[in-house]
Amino acid sequence: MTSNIVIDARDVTLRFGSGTAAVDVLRGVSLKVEQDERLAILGPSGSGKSSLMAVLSGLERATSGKVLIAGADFSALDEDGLARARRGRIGIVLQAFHLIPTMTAVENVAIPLELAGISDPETKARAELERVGLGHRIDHYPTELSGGEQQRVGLARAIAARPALIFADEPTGNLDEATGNSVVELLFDRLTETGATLILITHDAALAARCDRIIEMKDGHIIRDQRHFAELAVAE
Ligand SMILES: Nc1ncnc2c1ncn2[C@@H]1O[C@H](COP(=O)(O)OP(=O)(O)OP(=O)(O)O)[C@@H](O)[C@H]1O
Repeated sequence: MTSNIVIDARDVTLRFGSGTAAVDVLRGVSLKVEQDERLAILGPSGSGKSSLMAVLSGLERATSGKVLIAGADFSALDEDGLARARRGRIGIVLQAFHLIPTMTAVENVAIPLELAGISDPETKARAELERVGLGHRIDHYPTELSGGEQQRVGLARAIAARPALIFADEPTGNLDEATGNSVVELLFDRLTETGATLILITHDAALAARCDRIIEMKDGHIIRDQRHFAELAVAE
């Protein structure tokens, strides 16, 4: 019954600094997400969206609370343990792409495969780049690619190791509308094919509306949790 829950966060807090300089960024967040779900996180700037993503993706350790991610207890791991637990479980797509500039597209995509100990990383990276329509740009460096192409590499890199979870923080924020839409189409296609769960941070309500579920954050809390299917069921 609980096996299809890929995120189970219970009463999570995140505090930066201490004493009078302490900032409480997450103030008791609980969230369950099922495999295959596409969840959008909305909320004003500074409400804690990126911080929640950082805790759920193992980039930050929660100050308190429980964080169970795809079968691993992230709240019980130290930094090295978190780094290991992320590999192969979690893919991350960021607004500013964050490709390694001295590596070609295929090398950028192969890195997480190598780190996850997956065999034949370069062949798999090439295949992944072909799936995102970049078969002809495999040996190009990031500076030789357009923003949309760089984000496709970012997407290929995030999904190549077949992680259970993809986190995307404003993945279209640096792209024009048409390019952003094509990247989103690709992202959703790849999710459908691989069965990965999506956690998407966005300010774009239209993009959020394409997800199954939208949570809204304010001041370090989840203040709304809406499922589209539940609404549709009521309408029927
Ligand atoms: N390392 C840090 N030290 C202290 N405060 C931090 C740190 N990182 C984030 N914060 C604070 O935590 C709060 C939440 O930040 P967070 O980036 O999670 O918000 P956000 O909702 O993602 O905002 P945005 O939409 O602007 O990206 C902000 O007030 C921010 O200043």
